[in-house]
Amino acid sequence: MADIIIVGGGLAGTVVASRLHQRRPSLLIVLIEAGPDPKNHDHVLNPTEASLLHFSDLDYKYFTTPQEHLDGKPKYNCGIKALGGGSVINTGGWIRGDALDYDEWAQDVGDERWSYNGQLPYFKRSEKHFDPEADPVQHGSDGPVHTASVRSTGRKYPLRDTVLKLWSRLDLKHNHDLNDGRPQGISDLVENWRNGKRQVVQSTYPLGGVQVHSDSLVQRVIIDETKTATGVELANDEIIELKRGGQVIISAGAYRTPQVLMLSGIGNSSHLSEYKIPITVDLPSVGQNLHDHLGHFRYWKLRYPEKGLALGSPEFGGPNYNLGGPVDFLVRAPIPVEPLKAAIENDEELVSDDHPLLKGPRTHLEMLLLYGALGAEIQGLQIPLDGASVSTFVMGCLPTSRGSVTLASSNATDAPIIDPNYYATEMDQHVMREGFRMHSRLMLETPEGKELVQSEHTPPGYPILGTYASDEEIDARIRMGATTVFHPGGTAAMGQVVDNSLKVYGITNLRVVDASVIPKPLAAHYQVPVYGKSIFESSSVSHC
Ligand SMILES: Cc1cc2nc3c(=O)[nH]c(=O)nc-3n(C[C@H](O)[C@H](O)[C@H](O)COP(=O)(O)OP(=O)(O)OC[C@H]3O[C@@H](n4cnc5c(N)ncnc54)[C@H](O)[C@@H]3O)c2cc1C
Repeated sequence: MADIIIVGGGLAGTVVASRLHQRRPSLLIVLIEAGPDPKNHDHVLNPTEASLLHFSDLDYKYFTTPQEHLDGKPKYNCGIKALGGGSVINTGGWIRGDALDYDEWAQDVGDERWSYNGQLPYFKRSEKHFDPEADPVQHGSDGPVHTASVRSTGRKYPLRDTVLKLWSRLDLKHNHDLNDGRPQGISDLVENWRNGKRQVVQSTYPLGGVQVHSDSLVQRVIIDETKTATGVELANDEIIELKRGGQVIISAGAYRTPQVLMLSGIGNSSHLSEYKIPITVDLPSVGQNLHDHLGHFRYWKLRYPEKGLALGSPEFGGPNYNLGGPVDFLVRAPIPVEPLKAAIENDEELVSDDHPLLKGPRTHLEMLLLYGALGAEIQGLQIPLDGASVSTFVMGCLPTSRGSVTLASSNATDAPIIDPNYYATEMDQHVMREGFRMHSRLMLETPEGKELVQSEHTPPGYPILGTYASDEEIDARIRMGATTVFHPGGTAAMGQVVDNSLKVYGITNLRVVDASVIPKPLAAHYQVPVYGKSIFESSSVSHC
């Protein structure tokens, strides 16, 4: 019998298991992961091979429902089925986000522990940050996850100075620290590559002393008549029981956590009845409120490809180039308030000037310029990786579109139905158009852009769009080419499905710890908040 059962050995589940064991070695902690231990998998350790993991045997290979606002097409969504979860494939962007977003979260749930300052000790505890220019008050120096900015790795890309000038045309300041809670401006990208290698979560939060069951899919949490979790049932009918007073923690990620909850009878009663699942708690918010970041790439043909400016050119190489991705800066920006307000008014009635998305100003856009043209086939483009092209990327940081995860069957072996409802609101469309227009201006109209690029590679049948392109023309490009940035969250949201201590409403001894509890989008990449929250939570569970 276990003291603690953790469902899902991904990023959150592994951190929680490892830390609980460190803090309370006498506890019998059982970590159950649907996929294998990927330690011998060919493409895991080298982050530059992450693309080879897509559609591999480690990928759940999710497809969304046809997306009404993205030309009616289903969109591919990766989910990793392996010990380590998303840490096995993610690109290592270490992007904490904007303090204002965490503060709004704390305000919404009335609990300062979820504010930026409330989470800061846990952010710091996760990291060992290498950057003499970063603010030491904001950073950890002895945590397990090694993080470093581009500059501090010593790599100097040939386009660094030009690209800095290019981004400066947006009147943004050059930040010395991307992760100090005030990320607006042009900052060196920070990554958690260590000596050019991936740090899968189980290498930084080791699982020695934890009983790990890999290749084991949980079908449901067993809940007794007093509405107390007493164990779990696996898809192969095996049962793992919990000691009296123990805890089940669900960390199955934003797509599968709501599935496990619903299969355990926790969810919208009429939806559960469709699949003849006995109702334990009628909690209609389970699986609702799905949010995700949507991003869009544009591809640019370089004017002087012979100069070795991009990936694929034999001349593109230099000291420490293997220590991170081919990019210098991450740019985070607000957008003008009045047009934003008008866009929000399209979606919501009565938008006051102190609407949370207008205040701050909030970080609405993330952008970068990548020294290479990767992933262009999604837009029907065939661009050789020959050093002759670069790409720009834009992401809407605080989308208001919300989707859902629902059951496709009563069987955990079947993927749930994922409907992110991308690009549904005028607000989301407006933000992405703003970013798109910024890139048109930078690349086609500034001296640096003109010097850098000869033209845009446009998807077949789509014209080059300058700064005067109409909303409709831009929307058409984005609807066709936009992709997930792999940050699903919100499907077991704090305040709706779990309380401020991550306990599932209506059930004793059952918690959720993973990206699904994030109530609203953050202008972050989600490994950082998930690390922070998991460390926070393992501290509080171990006191129980
Ligand atoms: C391609 C890609 C690139 C990314 N890039 C970045 C990046 O650069 N920076 C960044 O910050 N974030 C990035 N992310 C996001 C980040 O990795 C995730 O936010 C993070 O992994 C979420 O952690 P989690 O614990 O919520 O879920 P996961 O890490 O997905 O873990 C969930 C685990 O639960 C297991 N599981 C599910 N159902 C069951 C069940 N029924 N029984 C047993 N086990 C189950 C799964 O197999 C999985 O291992 C990326 C993600 C992807 C997919």
